[in-house]
Amino acid sequence: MIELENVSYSYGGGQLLSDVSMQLAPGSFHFLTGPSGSGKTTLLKLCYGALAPTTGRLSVFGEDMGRLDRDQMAMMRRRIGVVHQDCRFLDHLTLAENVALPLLVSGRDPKGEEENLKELMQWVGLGPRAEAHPPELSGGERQRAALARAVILSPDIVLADEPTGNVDWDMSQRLLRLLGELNRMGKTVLVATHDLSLIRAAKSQVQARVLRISQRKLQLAGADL
Ligand SMILES: Nc1ncnc2c1ncn2[C@@H]1O[C@H](COP(=O)(O)OP(=O)(O)OP(=O)(O)O)[C@@H](O)[C@H]1O
Repeated sequence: MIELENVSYSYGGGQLLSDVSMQLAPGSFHFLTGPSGSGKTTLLKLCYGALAPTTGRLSVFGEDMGRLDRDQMAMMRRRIGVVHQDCRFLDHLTLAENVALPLLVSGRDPKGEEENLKELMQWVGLGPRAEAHPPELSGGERQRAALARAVILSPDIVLADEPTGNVDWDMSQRLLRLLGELNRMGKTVLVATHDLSLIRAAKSQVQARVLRISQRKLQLAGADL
């Protein structure tokens, strides 16, 4: 579903990722871990086409990303739901309107999807908060809304960047359960986190593999986490 072959990524400050190869099979669940600044967000950005590799090949849904034109890239991105680290809400819109935004952006009429939106808000436990505005939300509510927005278009892949940042343990477990449910629905899930205790706790909930970035390389982590 996502395949990286010998991908490297450099910017003005130097090389961040070197010769990274990985394959995420359809329906798999992976954690991506590594120290702060090791390149987790960058790797996710490569996976959804927000950044291009400096060298190497990256394909998603069997398509070489480097060969997609703008329209094809836009189509491909709709099949990938992203939970951004900083959530990125529009404060003047309600929570429900924020969650529905990808519908508008992709040219669908949110009015025709009201039932879908309502169900999704309930699924993340935010039904009663639909009319609230982002500044009124707690950290956990923001993260759950960000997850709802990431899956409103029913993507095949969900990429989540530190989805449990700024929340307490119980809320991080709740978010993990939601991600596990998405995976059981057949979605391919990749979660970037520096929180090893979260990964350890996930073992009882999801069958996940753990990828670790260390010194610009990506490795499959062993059971010694
Ligand atoms: N295009 C770029 N221009 C400048 N700096 C960049 C660029 N891409 C990445 N970096 C830098 O590379 C480093 C790695 O960033 P990245 O956000 O991918 O790491 P991370 O592992 O997700 O970190 P964290 O766990 O703190 O979120 C950062 O110091 C970032 O500022």
